[in-house]
Amino acid sequence: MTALLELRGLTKAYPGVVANDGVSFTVEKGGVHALLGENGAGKSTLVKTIYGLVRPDAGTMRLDGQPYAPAEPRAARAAGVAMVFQHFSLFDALSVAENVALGMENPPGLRDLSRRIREVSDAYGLPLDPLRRVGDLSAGERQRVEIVRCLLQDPRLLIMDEPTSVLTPQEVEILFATLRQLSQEGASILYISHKLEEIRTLCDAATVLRGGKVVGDADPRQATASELAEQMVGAKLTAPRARAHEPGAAMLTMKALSMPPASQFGTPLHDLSFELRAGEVLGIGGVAGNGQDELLAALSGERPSAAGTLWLEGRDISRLRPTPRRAAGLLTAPEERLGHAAAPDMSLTENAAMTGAARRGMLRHGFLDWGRARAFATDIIGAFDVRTPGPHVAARALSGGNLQKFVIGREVLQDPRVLVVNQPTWGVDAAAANAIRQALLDLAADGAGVIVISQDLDELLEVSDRFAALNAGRLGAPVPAATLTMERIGLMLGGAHDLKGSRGEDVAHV
Ligand SMILES: Nc1ncnc2c1ncn2[C@@H]1O[C@H](COP(=O)(O)OP(=O)(O)OP(=O)(O)O)[C@@H](O)[C@H]1O
Repeated sequence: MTALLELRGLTKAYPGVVANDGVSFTVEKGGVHALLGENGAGKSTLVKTIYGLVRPDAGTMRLDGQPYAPAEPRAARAAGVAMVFQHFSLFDALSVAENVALGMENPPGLRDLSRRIREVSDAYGLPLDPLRRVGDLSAGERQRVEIVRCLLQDPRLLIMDEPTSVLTPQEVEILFATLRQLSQEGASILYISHKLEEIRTLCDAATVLRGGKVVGDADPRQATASELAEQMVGAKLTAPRARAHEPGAAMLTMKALSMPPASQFGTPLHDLSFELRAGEVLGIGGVAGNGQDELLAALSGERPSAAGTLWLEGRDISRLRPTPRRAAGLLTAPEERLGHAAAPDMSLTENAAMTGAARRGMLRHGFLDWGRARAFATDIIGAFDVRTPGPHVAARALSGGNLQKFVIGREVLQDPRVLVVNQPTWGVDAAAANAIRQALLDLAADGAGVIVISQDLDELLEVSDRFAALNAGRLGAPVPAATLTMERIGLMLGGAHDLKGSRGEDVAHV
């Protein structure tokens, strides 16, 4: 093999952190190269340097033997480097085709572009309608937009930062088929993921970062997932364990809740009922776009439901808005951490106050007690091992996994009666994912009710007492998780998995 990209001594410091410290390694032509490391290890900083978004303080790069130092992403794209981000960079109000055009240097007319989008999405098995409005797409569908946008550029190097966290197992298969096809066509792939089993299936080389430095190479086809994880964190992992406890009184009861979709392309909820008891973790699984976001909005109070459909400890809260629901003890953490769960430009202190003000006693005569807000943010950082210089830092400056730990920690530490989380370990490294799952289990063991909405079926099996499938806006009857196997869950997800999505499009083509 010959080298496509050679990195030598790349270094980048931010105030208080050296994000990359003398990083050197080589990506081969046609290689699928994994970049591994715990949250905050410096993976995103490194790939942003390669994509021209970050200027290194020191070090050099060569692309195909030529000196390579992109001053901006446009220069990187012109050199054949494309990137799909962990946080999508799409405009909600625009269509798929309009969004794709924005990322191109000389976009063709929209009609031509729509045709090319259809061609590429057919060639790579990534179903996408160029005319749909991006605001109405699920996370998995948005990612397809980003990928198709890259594929239209015919890249020599495709960088993917955490691409599978929002995908179903079937969508992951499609993505891997796409990536293998690209690598066979001679393109290289630099792939960041915390999902080590996926790395083992897909990648043929790996570089491990810790604290900004390269700590070693690994052959992902030879190493086990736990060997890779231990190399990343430099310590043995402990799996989360549930403390023995009995389910108690009903905490949250949903009674025949139906809700029209929030937008033309959203998923209506049909006649949802369940009872969540104290001490219980209810896992809700399903393919994204089957009503997860709508269910979360109905629970958080962003979209109140008809009277009598939602009860918290015997009180009808269906019509309550989010703030009184929080005050009553029903807390929620949505999936989209940057923008929905956290305000990117606000400090961690401000973000802590945003949902914690009422329950953590930060309001005095209608004014916020900033000392208390800061102390709360500091508590979260300590308890959830959020790697950051301090609570004054803006949410946007945190690595993805560290922000996720912050968002979950903020709710867990408010002593919820009921906590609802959507994709709680999205983008979180193996050790921190275990810590988050442990915190959810402990919360339940201490008497709260917990609902975990997730596409990660392993995660659901690990934490849930009971499991229910959400499919085309309908919720199946919860069953004890201990009786379940992956195959049985596959069947429960039934319609969703073989495979018509809620909006009738084919979800999988393989
Ligand atoms: N714009 C920035 N300003 C200040 N600090 C930053 C900035 N970007 C990154 N950092 C810091 O640099 C370090 C490396 O972050 P980076 O996002 O590269 O990590 P990562 O390995 O990609 O983590 P994750 O797996 O959580 O996405 C972290 O300590 C992070 O807080």
